[in-house]
Amino acid sequence: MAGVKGAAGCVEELRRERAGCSFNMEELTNILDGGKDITTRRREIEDLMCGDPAFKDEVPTEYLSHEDRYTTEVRKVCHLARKMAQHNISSRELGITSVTNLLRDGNPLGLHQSMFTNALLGLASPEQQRRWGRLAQNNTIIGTYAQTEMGHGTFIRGLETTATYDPKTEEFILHSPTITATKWWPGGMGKTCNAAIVMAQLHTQDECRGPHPFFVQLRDLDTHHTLPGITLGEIGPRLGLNSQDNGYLRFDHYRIPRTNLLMRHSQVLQDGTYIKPIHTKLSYGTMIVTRVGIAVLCVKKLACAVTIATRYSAVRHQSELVPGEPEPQILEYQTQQYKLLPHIASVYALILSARSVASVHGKVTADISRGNVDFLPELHTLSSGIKAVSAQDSTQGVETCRLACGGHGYMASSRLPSLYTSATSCITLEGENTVLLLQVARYLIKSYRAAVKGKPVLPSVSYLAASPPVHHTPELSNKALVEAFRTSSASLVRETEANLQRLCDMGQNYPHAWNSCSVALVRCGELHTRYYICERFLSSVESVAVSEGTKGILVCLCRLYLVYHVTLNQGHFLRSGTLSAADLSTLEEEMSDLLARLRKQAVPLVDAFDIRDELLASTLGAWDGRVYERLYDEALKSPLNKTDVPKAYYKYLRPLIKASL
Ligand SMILES: CCC/C=C/C(=O)SCCNC(=O)CCNC(=O)[C@H](O)C(C)(C)COP(=O)([O-])OP(=O)([O-])OC[C@H]1O[C@@H](n2cnc3c(N)ncnc32)[C@H](O)[C@@H]1OP(=O)([O-])[O-]
Ligand SMILES: Cc1cc2nc3c(=O)[nH]c(=O)nc-3n(C[C@H](O)[C@H](O)[C@H](O)COP(=O)(O)OP(=O)(O)OC[C@H]3O[C@@H](n4cnc5c(N)ncnc54)[C@H](O)[C@@H]3O)c2cc1C
Repeated sequence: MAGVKGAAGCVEELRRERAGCSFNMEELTNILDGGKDITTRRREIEDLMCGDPAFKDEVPTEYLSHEDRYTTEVRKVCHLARKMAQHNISSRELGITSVTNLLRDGNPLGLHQSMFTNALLGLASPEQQRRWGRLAQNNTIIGTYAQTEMGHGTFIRGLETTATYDPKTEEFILHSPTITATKWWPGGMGKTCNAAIVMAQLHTQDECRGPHPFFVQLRDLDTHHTLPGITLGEIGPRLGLNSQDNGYLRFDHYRIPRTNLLMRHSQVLQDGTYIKPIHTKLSYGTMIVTRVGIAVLCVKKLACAVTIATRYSAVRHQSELVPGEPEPQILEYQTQQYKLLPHIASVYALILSARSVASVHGKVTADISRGNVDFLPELHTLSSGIKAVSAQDSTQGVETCRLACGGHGYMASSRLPSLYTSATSCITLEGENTVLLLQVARYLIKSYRAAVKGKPVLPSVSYLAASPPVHHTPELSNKALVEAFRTSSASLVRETEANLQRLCDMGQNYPHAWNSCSVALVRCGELHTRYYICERFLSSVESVAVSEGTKGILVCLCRLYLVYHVTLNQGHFLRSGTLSAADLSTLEEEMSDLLARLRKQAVPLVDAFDIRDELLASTLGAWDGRVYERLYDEALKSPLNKTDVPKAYYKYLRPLIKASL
């Protein structure tokens, strides 16, 4: 039954839910994928991979040792890489699918296929791309992105690894001067990779020029032994992603050719002369593109979680809604609907917004190649904001879905625990969320100050200086709610900037005043990003060309998203005077109606995410709803169930029991 959709074999509850679908499911799937052609290609690739028995796990990964888990996932991902080459599937195409869900707890080649490849594309010169691009593509070189050190992840300027240019030999000498300079965390670096893009402080002509990216071979391409001058290993068990062999790396005066500095944006000439980039942060470009990718990655985890929890909620019966009547599906409880439906809406809101940021990324990259960096700060702000909010909302959403499944949600076989551990990693990696929201705030404050002085600011923040409405809007249309977000965001920025200025006027220096206001500044970053997401969601829904039923459900989801976030953040709206207490009561009443309306479409809505059973890999969320049989079958796989009496009985329990006789 796995992966094959149809009514046959489905439990009655799910059959009934699906029969009531009010929209064209395929249209919704196409919107989420980004177009009909993409859906077709995604399905082709997923069919090809999911049908392959080599991806099946003989034993659930939870029962394997640390090393066996890693070995199993390496086997699967190497098979995947070979199949991709055979069938001409690019890493970009793999990204439109959820095929990496076949890897249950981290992808040892994940960094190779994402950041390493992106760093070569974005930071290497055309000549360097010719040198390494093909080798990376055919997996002769397997790389990672080694930036974070034991001592510094956030503060990149504080990195301690040095790359000192020696003009006599035309080489850089890489060195890790302290224990805290040890590179720590890069995915795949422990045992899988033979190369890395290493971020190190570039020293030339007796001056430090800041962190720069270098291509560094770490292991012999033939024997896979670590090269002399390098110390490498795996950092040990993590909360999740334990098959990703996150690694450590140290250099002892390790020499690499001058031409291994990635030279697209800055160069060091033979004599050691340093040529500056047109913008000092261009070497951070790989992080920008990866942040947009991470935003999408998290939402895909949320889509899996909410599919599992919604189908389960349609199958599960518990308690009495009306005393004496049969136990209802738990989806009938309004509290359950409130746990699930806003997260279904979130999937659409976040996917569509991340796609908007990706298109800004495309434009800004083209600008940069023409020497124009004017829009880089805006891109940095948007990508930081969308990554942070997406990681936070997805993690909270996954956890809510887990709780919505009661005890069974705590089972590893539900897949919800591993969805949580992978989603929550996204809050930290690729720029810790608080830090990224503070970057958004930095841009907001700077833009606000420029705008009030009448200086030009970029389009996404021009609203900050517009005069606030003196009274709240009586209307509560979608457009009015988006405007309420915008006004509240402007108001919060204005208020926070005034506090910042007041502290400075009282004699605090700017960095301390900034720190004193940073809780409010994080809120500014979040509210601005939420406004962006609401605006993007609404404008995408308004402009999409689909059938009436599909439009209707999208409008309803968008409305739920707006109402949910307005009521959740009501303090901002009341404080800024954009909405009144009466408006909020009206919206809360409307929320009840929306939940009741959308409840009827909940199962078809998650079906439209089109996640195959093999990729969902959940006892609770499979298409056919046969939850209890699956739970039971999975329990039988426990190694403890191989014998009736465990070894531990003879070794420990029996002596204890007998001693007390
Ligand atoms: C699959 C994934 C697996 C995981 C992989 C990883 O985790 S890999 C590891 C991932 N690791 C991380 O993600 C580490 C997270 N840390 C960072 O990204 C940065 O170090 C920082 C942004 C926190 C601060 O940086 P800083 O102290 O150097 O900067 P500052 O605060 O002093 O601001 C100076 C100016 O620079 C601007 N600006 C900053 N960044 C960018 C940018 N990318 N572009 C453009 N501009 C940027 C900023 O707006 C400000 O402009 P202003 O106002 O002066 O006009
Ligand atoms: C699963 C996983 C995979 C990873 N993969 C890679 C990889 O492939 N390559 C790589 O290079 N790195 C990788 N990393 C490292 C990751 O990028 C860093 O952990 C991340 O950037 C956070 O840095 P940190 O660990 O130094 O946290 P810290 O910066 O020490 O954060 C600790 C706390 O300090 C706060 N804080 C720090 N600075 C500020 C500030 N300026 N203002 C306010 N609060 C602040 C943070 O908000 C946080 O609460 C990975 C990490 C994880 C968890």
